[in-house]
Amino acid sequence: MCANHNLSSMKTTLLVVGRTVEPHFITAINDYVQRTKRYLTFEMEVIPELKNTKSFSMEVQKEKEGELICKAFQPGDVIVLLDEGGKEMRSIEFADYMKRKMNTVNKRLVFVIGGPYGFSQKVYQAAHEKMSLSKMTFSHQMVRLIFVEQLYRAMNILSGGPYHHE
Ligand SMILES: C[S@@+](CC[C@H](N)C(=O)[O-])C[C@H]1O[C@@H](n2cnc3c(N)ncnc32)[C@H](O)[C@@H]1O
Repeated sequence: MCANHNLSSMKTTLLVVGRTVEPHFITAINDYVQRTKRYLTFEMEVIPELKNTKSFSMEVQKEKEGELICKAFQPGDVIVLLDEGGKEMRSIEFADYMKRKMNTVNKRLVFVIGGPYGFSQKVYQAAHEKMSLSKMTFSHQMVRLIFVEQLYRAMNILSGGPYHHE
């Protein structure tokens, strides 16, 4: 059990656009979400996907998704965009980052994954931080699994568990 868990009032949310559609991703994501909940108050919040997107340009879709993303934010949220252009961290550094956040964030720490075309300017303006998982681009569906695995890894590192090997 993570030593900080019971002392922190922080809630961690992963905000995503659209349901996860691939059954093999759903199973793996749910597994890591459940494992992470042993250490952290954590939930995945899904913004329903837009309908009839075929009639939208890429920019219009990004804008519309951006409106919905911003609507999901609450006062006091610390907003971290998952973005290729963000700060890269090693897993051990991400564990340390989560420890600092648990000690300083009273409300929600919200990680956000963009839709298929990324974030609108409005979302970038609302964000406090940007974090990259790699310089490579992942699909908006796959990046969910990569993030929840890294979050579980970070929490396991903090708890002194055996999951991570340097
Ligand atoms: C297919 S990508 C969008 C790519 C888009 N060209 C852009 O500039 O953001 C969909 C979403 O997945 C997430 N994502 C993809 N690759 C990522 C990476 N290497 N690090 C962090 N997040 C990533 C981001 O949230 C992004 O908005």
